[in-house]
Amino acid sequence: MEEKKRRTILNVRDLHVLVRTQEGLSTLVQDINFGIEKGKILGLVGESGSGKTVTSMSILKLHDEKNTEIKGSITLQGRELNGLGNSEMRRIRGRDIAFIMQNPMNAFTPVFTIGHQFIETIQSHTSLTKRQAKELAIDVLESVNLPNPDNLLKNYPFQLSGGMLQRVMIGMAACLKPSVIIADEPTTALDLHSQLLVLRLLDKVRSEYGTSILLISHDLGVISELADDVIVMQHGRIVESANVIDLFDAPQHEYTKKLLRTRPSLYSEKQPYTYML
Ligand SMILES: Nc1ncnc2c1ncn2[C@@H]1O[C@H](COP(=O)(O)OP(=O)(O)OP(=O)(O)O)[C@@H](O)[C@H]1O
Repeated sequence: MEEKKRRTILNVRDLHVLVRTQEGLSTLVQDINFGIEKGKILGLVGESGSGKTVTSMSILKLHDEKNTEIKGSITLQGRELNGLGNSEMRRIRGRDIAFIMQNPMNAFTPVFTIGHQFIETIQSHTSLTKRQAKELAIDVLESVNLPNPDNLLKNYPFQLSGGMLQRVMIGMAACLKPSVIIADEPTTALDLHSQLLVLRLLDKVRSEYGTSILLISHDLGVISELADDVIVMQHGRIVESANVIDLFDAPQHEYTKKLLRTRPSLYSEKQPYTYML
């Protein structure tokens, strides 16, 4: 138990998120408890509107501060994040907790080259010179199997496909060796071939760097392939939390059963999708 506690990198306890509306305070998520151990992937599933993004945004403290209240504890390697100021959170985002979003195009500024943005990200979190940062960027792009990294750095975001951009994004996230990556629907906007490449890459990052990953998806195929443990959300609460095999073999909650039933091929075969990673 102590050993497990020690290996838990990100720990969320009694998270409640409230938003101020014209009608008063409204609860978006409540009683959220989970931990992610080093090098593990925790899948977070649930229908649209169940509170997945609200949960991840709370960890990164990306909510509109004026109208949102975050209660509970969020610790990263034992350090409490809830209550930290903006400048400290800015340092943590990217360096300690990286974020990969659904639409990679939104993660890049259209008017700057990939190289400019990649190098700037590296330099803002390290003391590397521009030349060293460029070398690191090239190494990283090679490691995510993108061809001609030197040329690619000169491209603008619109010159790359969604799948390529997402791989650049993962490379950028991984090169600072964060302890946690939050990937919010990282494959949803991609074609099947790119989905496979992106999933393979996330798995590689976890195994090579020991990064812990919070993988948010509504796609149970993606979750079954990558996650070690899964939490299921409905209406802003966690309704089930289990090891991935147990969840697929013997779902306990009615909502989880319903989610699995909406994937008949998964459920009837009683075995997860195989993406042939
Ligand atoms: N700032 C806000 N003000 C009011 N309601 C909000 C705010 N942000 C989120 N919500 C509501 O909170 C609920 C949870 O939203 P959230 O985006 O976390 O769902 P989700 O599970 O990530 O869904 P999706 O898969 O569609 O992204 C939704 O009903 C959403 O409308």
